[in-house]
Amino acid sequence: MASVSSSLSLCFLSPHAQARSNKPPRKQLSLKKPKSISPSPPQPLSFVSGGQATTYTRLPPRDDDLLFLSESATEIKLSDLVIPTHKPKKPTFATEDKIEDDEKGVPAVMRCFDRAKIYVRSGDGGNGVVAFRREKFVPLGGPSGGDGGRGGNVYLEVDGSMNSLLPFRNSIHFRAERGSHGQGSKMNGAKGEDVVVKVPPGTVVRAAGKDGVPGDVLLELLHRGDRALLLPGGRGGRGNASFKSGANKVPRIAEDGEEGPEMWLELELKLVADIGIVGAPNAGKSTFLSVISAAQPNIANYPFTTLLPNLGVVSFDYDASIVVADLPGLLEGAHRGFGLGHEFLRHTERCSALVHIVDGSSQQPEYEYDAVRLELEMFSPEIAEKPFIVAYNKMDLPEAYEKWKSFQENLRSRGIEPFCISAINRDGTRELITAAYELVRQRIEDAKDESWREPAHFSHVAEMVKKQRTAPINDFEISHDTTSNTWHIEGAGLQRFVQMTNWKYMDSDRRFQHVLEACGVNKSLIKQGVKEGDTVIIGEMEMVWHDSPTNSGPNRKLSTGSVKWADWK
Ligand SMILES: Nc1nc2c(ncn2[C@@H]2O[C@H](COP(=O)(O)OP(=O)(O)OP(=O)(O)O)[C@@H](O)[C@H]2O)c(=O)[nH]1
Ligand SMILES: [Mg+2]
Repeated sequence: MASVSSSLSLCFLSPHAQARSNKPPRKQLSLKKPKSISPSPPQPLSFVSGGQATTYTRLPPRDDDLLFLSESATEIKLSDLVIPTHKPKKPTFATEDKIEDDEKGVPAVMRCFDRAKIYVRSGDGGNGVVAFRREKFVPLGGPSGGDGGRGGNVYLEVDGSMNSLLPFRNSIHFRAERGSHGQGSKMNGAKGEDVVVKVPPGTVVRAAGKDGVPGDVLLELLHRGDRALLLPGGRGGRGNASFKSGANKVPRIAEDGEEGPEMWLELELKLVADIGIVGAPNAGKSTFLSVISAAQPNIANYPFTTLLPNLGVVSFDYDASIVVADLPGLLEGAHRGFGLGHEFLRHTERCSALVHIVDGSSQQPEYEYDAVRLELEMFSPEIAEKPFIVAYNKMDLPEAYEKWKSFQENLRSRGIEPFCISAINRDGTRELITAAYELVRQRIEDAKDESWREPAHFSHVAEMVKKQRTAPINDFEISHDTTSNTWHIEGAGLQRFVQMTNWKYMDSDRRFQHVLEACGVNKSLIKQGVKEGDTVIIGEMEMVWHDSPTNSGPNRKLSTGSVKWADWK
């Protein structure tokens, strides 16, 4: 028997490790800034070091993070790193009952940081009631049963104070309240309370996927204040006062409230940053962020100090400010799941420009540069095509200083003009961030010239639900299972009608038969050869077809005298 589903449940088809004590040498070399490498700073810009900052909730470095570091080694070499392998990732969700094997080693806080799976359900409508006016001196008071209240809606709203999806670790079910039932004296039920699910800016909302295939993107909530009506609550059932007509002045019928739709959603956070800082582990990315903004990321002399992205706001004068994201370090083979940085690269998808920090003290800075570029390209050609600036860091260290010239020449031969900085001494950092800001500004100006884009349309999911609800009752399909002599009638309008029918009232059965007759179900069944005793299933209802020998032809009808609920498959 084919499975029978509720008419209103939504289905969208559709280390090289330097010892910690190995501090940078005291001997400080003055940083030479060749004219050619300092970009000519854009005219009126002045950089105000340390703007406001938002720093992500993040894990402190743990000793386990160092387990894979070779203690005897003194230099980071990308290829030498022994990093726990994460198999090519499938989008997995911490809220899933079963956590994938390859995710087991990843602390929960990281699994939940930028992905979550939640369940939302709007409120059912309240039931209508059958009641009659009983008053002294009013002998025939008439029907007075009120309608049920509408169920609460589900909204998604951007909360600017949130910066991760971590709150969804604890609560994943969001149900709006059901509408109150109607009462006598024509009192309608109250509307159910709405539920507002708060998400951080930059959240992409998808319908939950199946078998590892991500679902359709429903919404992109990018900015503070963005609010979307996702699931409208169910309609309240009508009370008998609403059924009064000239033909039936004493209706003994009321409807049940309409069920609120439900669905599982997958949330994905993509940081809304203007600039992304990328580079190999330990290159000095977090140090750079800490000197250009007020962000206070953890900085330490071992790879993968940064486990989750950090955000900093860099302020320039005349009200200009940009958001800079410091990402976990990238390793050679990251696209195959080595290290952590790859997990977070998608956060650069929305950046206007990248700052690529190269550790000048590494054995082969050019090789490190190439390896990280390659990883970016492997991850996404779109990200690799973003404008970027290369910054050669740790110029205060003699070994970095020595290799600078050859690095500069190597990159120049490819048409790239690298910067040299000492993040720790704040040398060259101002020029670097100013140049990065110029790239962002340029990008914004280019975007202005691009054709106008339609503003985000936030109510299309709710409209889809409404459309499904208003499906005409005579739009149905009949299928026949010959082995069990069962007829399945599928049609959103008809199924909704069945769901809202309250069988305990006397007139419900009559109205039901009348509707089946009027919308052509009986006629179509007879045409297709329905026989005495056959089972007919509409929505959750299972009925038996009776041919009355005395009433042949169109008078033959479905018996609801033996109503029983269909089994859920
Ligand atoms: N001598 C010197 N050391 C630096 C400089 N910048 C960063 N460091 C040091 O390099 C080490 C790594 O710095 P981080 O800023 O944590 O590097 P990161 O790129 O964020 O590292 P991960 O987050 O692990 O990928 C720290 O010990 C810093 O003090 C610099 O300009 N000169
Ligand atoms: Mg870091």
